[in-house]
Amino acid sequence: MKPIIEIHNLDFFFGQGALKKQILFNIHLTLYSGEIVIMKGPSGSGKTTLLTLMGGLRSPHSGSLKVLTQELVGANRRQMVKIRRNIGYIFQAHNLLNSLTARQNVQMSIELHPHSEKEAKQRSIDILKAVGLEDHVNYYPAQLSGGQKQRVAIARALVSHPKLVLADEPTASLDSKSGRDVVELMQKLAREQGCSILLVTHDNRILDVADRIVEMEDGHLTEQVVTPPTAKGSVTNHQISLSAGG
Ligand SMILES: Nc1ncnc2c1ncn2[C@@H]1O[C@H](COP(=O)(O)OP(=O)(O)OP(=O)(O)O)[C@@H](O)[C@H]1O
Repeated sequence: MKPIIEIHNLDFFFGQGALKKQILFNIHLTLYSGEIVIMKGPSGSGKTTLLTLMGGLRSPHSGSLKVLTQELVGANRRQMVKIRRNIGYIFQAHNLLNSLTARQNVQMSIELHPHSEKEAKQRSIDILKAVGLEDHVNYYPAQLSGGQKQRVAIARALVSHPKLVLADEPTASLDSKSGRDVVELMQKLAREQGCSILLVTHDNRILDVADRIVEMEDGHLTEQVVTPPTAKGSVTNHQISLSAGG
């Protein structure tokens, strides 16, 4: 099983001098190809900070953080930009551009990759169909419900077939049925495309979509199981004990 992310001895600090504050402590985490891993943990524990480091949106300064075999500690701007092209991002606030239709929002993300305009348009329409929005391709975000906007955000994250999807609280603004639909859709598309997902959530109702669950507490990542997804038995036991506790 190929690791998509390998993190060893990662510390992270915000601020400088007297204001310097350690946020992440000695993080170790491996994410394998095709896995869906959920990271849970209290507010302010460091989940988003770790997610942005993994996504190449912030530079790590110590330890080792490899994404698709590229070491991000000490990586230059060009290397960070290159790694970001392999990652799909889904955030709590869908971050759609209000002046663009659903199709244009999705298409924007493939335009970073070399495609003809016609192909980019067709692929955007196809993925919007896959997320059940075939009748809303030309709608603007203001004309869509919260769940529909989050589906557009999923389509946008997955249209370029990224190897890794990082999702920060993708169900936070949704009711329980829409939240469930959204994660099941992410799971289905990820399985079809063979990509890995790391999903940060407080939502205990969606924990069962994960192959593994890791927990952040005060900047420490606990309950981590670095077993590849082939060893499903131990993973399931782990999930049950965590779900019962949470
Ligand atoms: N840009 C920043 N500068 C300084 N401190 C920050 C910055 N961003 C986050 N922090 C601090 O880092 C800690 C971890 O924040 P982070 O957003 O990673 O937590 P989280 O687990 O994602 O929380 P939540 O579940 O509420 O989103 C918090 O104490 C926060 O105040």
